[in-house]
Amino acid sequence: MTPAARVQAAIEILDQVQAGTVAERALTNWARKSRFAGSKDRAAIRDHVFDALRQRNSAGFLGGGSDGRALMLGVLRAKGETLEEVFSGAAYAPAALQAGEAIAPEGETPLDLPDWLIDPLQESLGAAFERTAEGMRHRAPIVLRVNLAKTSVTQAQHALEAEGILSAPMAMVETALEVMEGARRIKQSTAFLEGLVELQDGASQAMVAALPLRDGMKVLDYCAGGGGKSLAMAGRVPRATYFAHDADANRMQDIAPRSKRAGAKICLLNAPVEAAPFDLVLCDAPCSGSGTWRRTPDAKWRFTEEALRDLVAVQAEILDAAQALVKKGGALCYATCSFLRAENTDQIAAFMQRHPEFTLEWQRSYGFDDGGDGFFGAVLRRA
Ligand SMILES: C[S@@+](CC[C@H](N)C(=O)[O-])C[C@H]1O[C@@H](n2cnc3c(N)ncnc32)[C@H](O)[C@@H]1O
Repeated sequence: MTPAARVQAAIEILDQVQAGTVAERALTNWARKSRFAGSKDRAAIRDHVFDALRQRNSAGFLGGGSDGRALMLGVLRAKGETLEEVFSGAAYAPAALQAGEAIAPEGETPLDLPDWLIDPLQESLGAAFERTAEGMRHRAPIVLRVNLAKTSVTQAQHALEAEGILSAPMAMVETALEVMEGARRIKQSTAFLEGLVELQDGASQAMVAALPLRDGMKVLDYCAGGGGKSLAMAGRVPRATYFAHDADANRMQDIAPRSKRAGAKICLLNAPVEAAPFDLVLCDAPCSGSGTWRRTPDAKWRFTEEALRDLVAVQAEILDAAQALVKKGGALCYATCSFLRAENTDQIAAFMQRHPEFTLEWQRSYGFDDGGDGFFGAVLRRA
């Protein structure tokens, strides 16, 4: 496909997203009916679509509208591209530029955030608000976690390099490698298939590295999902016993194949109370995901105040249920991939009011300045 044809494909996909289709689904639908497109075309189209969604407000402003065409015009205008070359009207290219489209609009470019979220994010992020809002407009790094239970960071880097995947250690945590080249080969690589590395953002890894984990502990991952945190814990401290639970057991389907690759043992539990008490219970709670909106930018625009209120209530319920599983002297850990105070420090403060038998050991927010996604972690100790 020509560069202009890729832009035209992105325009069509963005029209679907603007009509309410989730971005991943719209991309899959397009790929199914466009067998002529190769993997490089699909990757380039995906990048266009995600760039436009990350920058939906500013791109719409710069492109003079809110449909796919206006968004792509705005994205390319912001990049300083020669619009006439793309919007040429040639075969498979977008229709030729109209007179009104050729002139850049004047005025202040809006922030790429839903209006209602600006105040809560400003209050939550303080001085880091502007940098974070800007960061959300750009792609996130692709990060691997080295499984120290199987290999060293240097060996993992060599194994990846032998398969054309170049990486660099990240300062935020010793296990994190940022992928600089060859990201599309990761899932087929021997290093990945043999469990030397997993895909996981650096902030999640840093939070796990700070948990009070020790050999011999009995550990419960209470909101385990696909097991990312259980696997990270087992990679760090293999000689503990790991249990995983999720309200939706289907979400734990990947844990068996992933733990097999990693050489970890994780026991799935439907009713964690039957194996309680635990030395450490981690609640990696369902959240807004605002710290990861660089990766799922359409979620940023779908998120509502009502959804935030509902999530905060669910998180409190999860903490209340999980605390009962922590043994005397044990640790309750809480994490979100959110920047929002309501889901993080406010949630912990409210929990401590309800449960004075817990003391706060630490709580910490991770931001883009640290090198990874937005994330929050807290550790509370039962008296
Ligand atoms: C942020 S995700 C977990 C991601 C996972 N820890 C990982 O690292 O891959 C939150 C998970 O909490 C689960 N969940 C939601 N409500 C829950 C509840 N009341 N009890 C336990 N798990 C719950 C969801 O099904 C979802 O899988």
